[in-house]
Amino acid sequence: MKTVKVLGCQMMVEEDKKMNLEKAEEMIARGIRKYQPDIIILPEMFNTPYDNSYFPEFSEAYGGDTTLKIQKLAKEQGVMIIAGSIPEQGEGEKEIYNTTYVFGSKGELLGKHRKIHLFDIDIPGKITFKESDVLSPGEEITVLDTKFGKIGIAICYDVRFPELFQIMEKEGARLVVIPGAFNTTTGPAHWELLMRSRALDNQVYVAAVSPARNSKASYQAYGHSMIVDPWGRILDELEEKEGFLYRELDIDYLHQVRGELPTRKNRRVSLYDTIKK
Ligand SMILES: NC(=O)CC(=O)C(=O)O
Repeated sequence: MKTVKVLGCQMMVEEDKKMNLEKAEEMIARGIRKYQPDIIILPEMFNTPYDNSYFPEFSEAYGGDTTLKIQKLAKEQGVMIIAGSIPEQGEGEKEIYNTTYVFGSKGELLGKHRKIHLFDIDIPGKITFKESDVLSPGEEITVLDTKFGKIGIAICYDVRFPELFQIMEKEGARLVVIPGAFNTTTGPAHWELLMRSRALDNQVYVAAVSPARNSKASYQAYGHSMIVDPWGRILDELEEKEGFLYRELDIDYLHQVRGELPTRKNRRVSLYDTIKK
């Protein structure tokens, strides 16, 4: 596949799960009519407010309302859907993960990614959030082999860990999808910088999709969903409001960048034994 059409839905997330699923369905249908994308991406925690106090109640095991709905939509609409993330009920009684499910265009489950790095932040007077109070961390790196090529998945805070992206690139990822919900403190400071850095470091496409900012919510999402190319250039970006992010990605261009500026080949990995296990 030489090009792939990617659509992100920067949707408003409310306190009502049913409304959130209806919103996702409505934006998916509208986005398909307007753009005929190959891949649709939803935001991090798209069925629940991004707030620890909601995660247990809104959590579901695979086969719950959210995955059933998205799976059905993927099949009916014949489109691959990277379903942002939801609080997933794990195997243990109190285990909840922040999980992305990915469905192919026949509704088949292609895979899932559980957020590996939990977001614990404490900036006095600005933002305190501790995912690890409620969520459990994923233990696996996710690169899915799809008909559009290999796609890596990372969720939000995962983007701050460059080693993860190097491994995904090494495993063949050409596009990394990042459902993410930065906030109004870290977003302006780091969101663009990180998305562009991960794309440039690894010479991959990055598509990062946030919820829209909801002024009534306890957590103010930054928005600014963006697609970045392997040269580090922003191809499309939203502001904080609801909307669609769209681009057709050219895989030949990725090979061109890698040929012209062969940083991956020029690595001196024998000198980089920096991480002690
Ligand atoms: N919400 C997150 O997981 C991460 C984030 O907001 C940040 O890293 O900043």
